[in-house]
Amino acid sequence: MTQDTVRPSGPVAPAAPATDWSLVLPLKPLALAKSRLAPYAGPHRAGLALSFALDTVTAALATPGVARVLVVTRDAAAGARLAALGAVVVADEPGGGLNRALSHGASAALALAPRAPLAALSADLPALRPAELARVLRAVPPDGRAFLPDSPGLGTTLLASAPGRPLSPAFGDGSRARHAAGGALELRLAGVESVRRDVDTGTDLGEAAALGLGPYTSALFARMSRP
Ligand SMILES: Nc1nc2c(ncn2[C@@H]2O[C@H](COP(=O)(O)OP(=O)(O)OP(=O)(O)O)[C@@H](O)[C@H]2O)c(=O)[nH]1
Ligand SMILES: C=C(OP(=O)(O)O)C(=O)O
Repeated sequence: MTQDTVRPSGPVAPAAPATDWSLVLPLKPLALAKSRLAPYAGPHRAGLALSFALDTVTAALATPGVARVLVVTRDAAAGARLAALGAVVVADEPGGGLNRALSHGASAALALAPRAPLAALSADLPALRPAELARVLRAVPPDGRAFLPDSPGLGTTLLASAPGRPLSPAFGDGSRARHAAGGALELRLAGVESVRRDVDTGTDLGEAAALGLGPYTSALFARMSRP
């Protein structure tokens, strides 16, 4: 073949999956976190909130394609535990609430890696499996915004944006509808239940346990179950 030869047009190779994801996880002070778990967990409520975050961050850091995990929190003790795992801990802006915290974390992620795709991820996914999170990230279109609904189907566990696109988080009650109305693509994937199973109640925790809990939550769950 010479330089002037017209090459036959073949199938276009799919774009290589991004390998430089920044993930941003929000965590409020453990003394306030997981209030809906209180009737089930009693004195273990704060410990469970920390275990969920430790398991989520451990799995996120082990996920192919993830380059960095940032946690936005003003809880110094929790932040130190998460930093020891390898997370970048970003101090929360006081009083701003969940979405302000996520936007603040997104700015910090962009400062570290301006061209990297970005996703906000719930910090309460104690059954999270790296292979499933990798599948979700690979399904995000390379040029837009996308989200994954939580298991109950009203909320969101992951909201992703391509480089150069604002994240525009709208988490909180009913966030699935808000993220869809805001133009993000809903990811409809089977077999990614560990990324969708956030834990707010004792029933949720039982469902996460059926999927397989990460080591931190598993150990605490076992201690709680002992008579
Ligand atoms: N950094 C930060 N994280 C927050 C803030 N508010 C909520 N979060 C986190 O965002 C996630 C969802 O928050 P919520 O559903 O309000 O709280 P929760 O602790 O999960 O559960 P409940 O107390 O039962 O509502 C959790 O990981 C929280 O820790 C905030 O103001 N700052
Ligand atoms: C914040 C959310 O969920 P939860 O309150 O269940 O943590 C959400 O789904 O946007």
